[in-house]
Amino acid sequence: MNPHGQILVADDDAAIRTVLSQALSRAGHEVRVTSNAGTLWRWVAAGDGDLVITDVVMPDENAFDMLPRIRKARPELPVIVMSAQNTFMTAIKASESGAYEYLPKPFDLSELINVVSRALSEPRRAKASQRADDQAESMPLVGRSAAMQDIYRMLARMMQTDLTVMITGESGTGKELVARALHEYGRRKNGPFVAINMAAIPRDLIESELFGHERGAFTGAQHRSSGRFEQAEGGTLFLDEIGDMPMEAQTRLLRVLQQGEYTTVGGRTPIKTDVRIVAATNKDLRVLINQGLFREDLFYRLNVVPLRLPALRERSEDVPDLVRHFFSRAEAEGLQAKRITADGMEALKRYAWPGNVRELENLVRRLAALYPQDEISRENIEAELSAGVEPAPNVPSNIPEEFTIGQAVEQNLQRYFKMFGDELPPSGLYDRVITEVEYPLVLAALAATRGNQIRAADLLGVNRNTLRKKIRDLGITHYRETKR
Ligand SMILES: Nc1ncnc2c1ncn2[C@@H]1O[C@H](COP(=O)(O)OP(=O)(O)OP(=O)(O)O)[C@@H](O)[C@H]1O
Repeated sequence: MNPHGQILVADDDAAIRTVLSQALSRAGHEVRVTSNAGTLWRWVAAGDGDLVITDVVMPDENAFDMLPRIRKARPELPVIVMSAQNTFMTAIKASESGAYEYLPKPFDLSELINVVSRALSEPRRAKASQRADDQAESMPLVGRSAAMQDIYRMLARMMQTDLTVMITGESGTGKELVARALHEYGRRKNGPFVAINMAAIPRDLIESELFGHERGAFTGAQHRSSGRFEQAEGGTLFLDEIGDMPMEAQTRLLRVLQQGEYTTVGGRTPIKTDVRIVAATNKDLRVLINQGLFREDLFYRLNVVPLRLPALRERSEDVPDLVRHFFSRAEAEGLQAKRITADGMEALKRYAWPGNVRELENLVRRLAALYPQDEISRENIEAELSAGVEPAPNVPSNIPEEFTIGQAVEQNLQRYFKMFGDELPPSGLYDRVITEVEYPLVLAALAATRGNQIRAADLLGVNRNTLRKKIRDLGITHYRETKR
C-alpha cells in the first residue's frame, strides 16, 4: 500500500492547482493548495505538510530562492519542483538547491503520483546542505527536447552520487560533454577531470597509461610513471571508447571497481583509489562480449547507470536551439552574426545528421565563416549539406593544414619506442600498426560519406566487397548504408 500524507502544492496557475489537487486526493493524500510562495513558506515554517510540490516561478518569490530556507527549517521535508523552463540549468539548480525531484512540465500525472509515493515511503534523510552555486549561467548542454529532458534529470540525480556511469550514443552526440558536465556540476568539481581515449593510445601502452608503471616494469621503463588513475585522484576519470580497452587492462579495471584498488604495472603494493569512473562507447558492448573481446563482468560493473544519448535525428526539435548556440559561439570568436530562414531551418531539421551534433556544429561554423550575407537561405543550406564532407569522428575540425596522418602515427610511434628505451619493442609491429590504423580509417571514410559504402570504398580506393568485409571484421556497427 502506498503511504499517504499531507501535500502542500504551490503554483500560480489555477488549472494546475485543480488538476494536482484532484489527482493527489484520488491517490489518497490530503492536499492544500496556494498560488504563492509566501503562503507556502508560512505552512512549512509552521511545521505543516509531509511533502511540497512547487512551481519554480511564482508571483512573489522564485522557488529556488526559497528552497535553501525550507531545507534549513525542515531538512527532512521532500520538495518536488515543477518547471516549464526546461533547460539543463533548471535541472541543475533543482538538484543543487536540494529538491527531491524535478519534473519538467508538462508531465504525466501518474509519474507525479509515483514520485510522491516514493518520496513519502523513503526514510527521511537530511541531505548535506549544499550551497546553490551561481556558476556561469552558460549552458554546457543545449536542447530542450523530451529526450534531453530525460538526460538532464538523470544527470542532476547522478551529480549527487559517485555511481559509475556508462554513456552510450553515436559519435558526436555529446558523450564527452555530458561526462564533463557530470564532473563540473557534481560534488567532485574541485577535483581533476581526466579523460583518456582507449582508441587513441597504442594498445600495449594502455595499462601503463591508466595505472602507471614501476621502474623496470618492462623493457625500457626507466622511470616510475604515474597513471591516469593517480592523476584523477579525488576527481573523475573519463574512459572514452571503452570498447577498445585491451583484456589485461579490463581485468585491472574490474579490480578497481570491485575493490577500490589497483596495482601499477610491475608494482605489487595495492594502491587505494578514490576516482569516479564515467565510461563511454559508441560500439555495442554486447556484441564485443559475444565476440569475447569485452568482459561481461566488467560490463555490468560499468553499466551501473546507463545513459543513452539520443541521436540528433531523434530530437530534431533541438536543431534551432543548437544552431543559435553555435552561431553565437562563432560570433564570440569574431565571426559575423547570421540568421537562417524558416525554410532553411526546416531543411536542417529534416536532415538525418549521421555525424550528430558535431556535424551540425561544423556546418554552422562553415556557414558563419563562408557566407557573407546575414541571412542564410534553404538553398545555401542544401548546397552545404550535399557538398559537405564531414570531418571524421574524433578528428578535431581545426586540424592545421600541415598536419598529416603520417605525423600523427609517427608521434605515437615515437612515444611507443621511447617506452622501450634502448631496447627494441617486441616484433610484429607492422601488422599491429596497420590493424590499428584500419579501424579509424574505415570509420572516417564512412563518416565522410555519411555511411555510403560505394563512395567510401571509392574514397579509400578499395573494392566495395573488401570494404564490406572490413566493416564486418572491424565490428563497425553504427554506419548503416545510405543510398544517394
Ligand atoms: N547538447 C549539446 N549542446 C551543445 N553542444 C553539444 C551538445 N552535444 C554535443 N555538442 C558538441 O558537439 C561536439 C561533439 O560532442 P562530443 O565530443 O561530446 O561527442 P562524443 O559523443 O563524445 O563523440 P565521439 O563518440 O565521436 O567521441 C562537441 O563540440 C560538443 O561540444
